[in-house]
Amino acid sequence: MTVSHILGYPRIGAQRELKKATEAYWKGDLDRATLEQTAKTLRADHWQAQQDAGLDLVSVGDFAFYDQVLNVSVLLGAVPERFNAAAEVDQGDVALDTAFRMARGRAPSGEPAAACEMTKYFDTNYHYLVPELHAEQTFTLASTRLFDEVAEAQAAGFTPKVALTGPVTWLWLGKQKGAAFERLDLLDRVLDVYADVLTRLAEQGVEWVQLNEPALVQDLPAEWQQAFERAYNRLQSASMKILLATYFGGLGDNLSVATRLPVAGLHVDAVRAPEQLDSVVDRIGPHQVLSLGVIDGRNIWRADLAALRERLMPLKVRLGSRLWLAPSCSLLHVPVDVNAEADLDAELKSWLAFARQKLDETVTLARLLDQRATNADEQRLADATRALDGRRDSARIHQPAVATRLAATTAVDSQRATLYAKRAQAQRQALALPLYPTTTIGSFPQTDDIRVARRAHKSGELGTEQYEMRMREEIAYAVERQEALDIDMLVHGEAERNDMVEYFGEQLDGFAFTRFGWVQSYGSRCVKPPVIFGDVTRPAPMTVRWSEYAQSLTQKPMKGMLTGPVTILQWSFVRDDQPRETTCRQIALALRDEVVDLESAGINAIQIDEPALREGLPLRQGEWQVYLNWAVESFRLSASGVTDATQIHTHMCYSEFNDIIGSIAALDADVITIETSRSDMELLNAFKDFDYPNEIGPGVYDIHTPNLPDVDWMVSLMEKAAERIPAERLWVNPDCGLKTRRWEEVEPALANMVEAAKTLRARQAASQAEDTASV
Ligand SMILES: CN1c2c(nc(N)[nH]c2=O)NC[C@@H]1CNc1ccc(C(=O)N[C@@H](CCC(=O)N[C@@H](CCC(=O)N[C@@H](CCC(=O)O)C(=O)O)C(=O)O)C(=O)O)cc1
Ligand SMILES: N[C@@H](CCS)C(=O)O
Ligand SMILES: [Zn+2]
Repeated sequence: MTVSHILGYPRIGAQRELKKATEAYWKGDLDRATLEQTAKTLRADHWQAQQDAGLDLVSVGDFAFYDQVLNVSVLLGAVPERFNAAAEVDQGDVALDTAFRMARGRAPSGEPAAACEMTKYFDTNYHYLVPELHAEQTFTLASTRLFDEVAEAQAAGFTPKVALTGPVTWLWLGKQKGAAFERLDLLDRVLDVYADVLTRLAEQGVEWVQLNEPALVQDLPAEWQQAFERAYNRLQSASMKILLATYFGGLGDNLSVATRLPVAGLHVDAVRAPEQLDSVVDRIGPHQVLSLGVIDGRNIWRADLAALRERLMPLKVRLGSRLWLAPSCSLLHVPVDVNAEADLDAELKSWLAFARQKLDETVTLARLLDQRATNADEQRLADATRALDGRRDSARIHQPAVATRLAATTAVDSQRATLYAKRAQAQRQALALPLYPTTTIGSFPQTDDIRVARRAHKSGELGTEQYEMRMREEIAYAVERQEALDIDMLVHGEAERNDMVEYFGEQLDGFAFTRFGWVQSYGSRCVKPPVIFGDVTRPAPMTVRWSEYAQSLTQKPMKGMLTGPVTILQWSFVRDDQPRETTCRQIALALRDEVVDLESAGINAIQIDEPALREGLPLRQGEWQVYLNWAVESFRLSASGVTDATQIHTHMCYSEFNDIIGSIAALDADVITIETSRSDMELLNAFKDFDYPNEIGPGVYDIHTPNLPDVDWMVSLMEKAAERIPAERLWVNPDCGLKTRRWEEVEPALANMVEAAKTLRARQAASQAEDTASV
């Protein structure tokens, strides 16, 4: 029999129950027992859904109040000292509030402390909390939560397979702190605790533990490859079967490492890397299970069950009951249930499968391979084939004019008419900005009031005209505040946007959007990625009326605000019937029209955000350049339709930029605002070494903390920046948008920022006066 299972299920809840309960708990509106009860109910519902669908095992250990990597840090007792939790660690019972303080710096109980760093999980839009590692670190089994959840599942009659980030990937994702050392030196200490965990799970009667090791799909130094052997030799035991799970790509040069490990089973991604199947099957040990990730865990398209059955049948014949089937990765990265989408048109809906539907697809496929398909399975197979045929032939997907326009674009279209140095002169004249001009990244606080108005508008309670008036009031308020703060280049504040990608998705043809298609982005925060199903066009201007109105309220330059083509692509569910680069260029052309319209409406500076440019990089370095070429070209295509005097800005944040600095320069944006404050301007070394030619606004304060940034500190940061980049090419701005902050925090922070810029100007004027006097 073919075992069917999943690597993990979305934990946030079909109605975002976990988000709502957790946020209420943080606010003090819900007690801990009720929060725990909500979580317990969700876990039970999710296990029930897996069992009802017919899966052979249910996934335990995929639940987290905040993040699954943080869960392992807590399990291992890797709680940084500043959280004052040594006693909790020693007692083997780290409190939930301690984990929340690690994640967010504060919790209903305990002293606030600087939160742990958060960063993107591989190439996803999910963020994990970075384990902090230091040379003297010790580890101990410091939480019983995992074991409690196993007991909970067993008591409810489920057969659990436990899922956990594996030891090598946990270290791989960690960051060394303090004195220099190699984090791999900690491996043996980490393994001692993993061994205890496995022993304890075996005592509970757990048969299978899935250790997630996606690090194996990346380029690994030799010592990290060897670490896998060391780790899994140490962890092998007679009483516990380990399923080593790899996903998000192929094993590539780690193939022999992975297939030599003494584990009972291996899971590989057959969606991202179908080409690896035959070589994996050839190398897998004669008694090992091979779990094939055949249902796409990263996208929402319905699976082609007939084609999969045909492809998998020979493997079934070879592997027999050693073949397992699963989605490619955890279903954390897709929304919960397409059936909740009552407003989505029936044809489009029939093309989609969310987490709930992917359970059914996995089970049906397993039963088809076993020749034990039920009538319902046969029906599902027929429905899938019909839907896919319909999708392939659908007139709504292809718009010939889009292909024609794309084919007619040439290299000239992705180039500004003149070089930066010449454009800069025209822009200086048009914009008349002071030295060290101040600006912000785009969004101002998304207050409850704004969201309530939007909700009322969506439900029909508030008419479009009234809603637009409300948004205009917000824009006017943001402009007035910025004027009072004496900021030099203003923004309209993005009040009208639910999200920087969803907002554009709602207005572009070729995109569909959902009502409940939430996916966890970090902690309790979710995003609702639009679905790109067809050729992309812009039926009407999307932002022009807001920017035009905002500009009418001030003499200062108003910056237009768009999300760039790569970020829209990266944060959407993208059609799988044409190359991603083609879809990206289509989006770029739609945005190009918007950029040109903004210019015609009198907007002299336009920011095209690309925070996801780095995240889109393939996980293997060998594939980077091809991606960067089309990503950069798409950005330039969107930006290059304007005259010299129009200043193009871009913005990037919370990514590792050093290794793509050449591509950032190739964007040829006149100004880039970039997150740097947490790295103490070190990032600018890369810009200096590269001789970055255009203007830069290195973020001078971290918008994720409510703490007030100090004027002197910002001045000193900018002085460090000026050692690397000439002052006349520097801007002063925060790290990122201010939508998650409150006005009470934003105003004093920006007042200090403006004061810092004025101090810098005064110092520059004084030093110039001194130079003149000494000549
Ligand atoms: C910059 N970031 C972004 C990423 N990805 C994106 N797609 N967008 C981003 O901005 N990736 C990297 C980072 C991640 N950062 C964040 C930061 C903040 C959030 C966030 O606050 N998410 C909100 C949801 C935002 C939103 O869409 N709000 C809606 C209201 C939604 C709502 O609650 N609706 C009602 C129902 C309405 C109805 O249809 O009837 C409800 O459910 O009750 C809005 O403003 O209109 C969050 O709350 O999680 C995300 C990522
Ligand atoms: N313009 C956006 C960029 C976020 S990365 C904002 O300010 O929120
Ligand atoms: Zn940002």
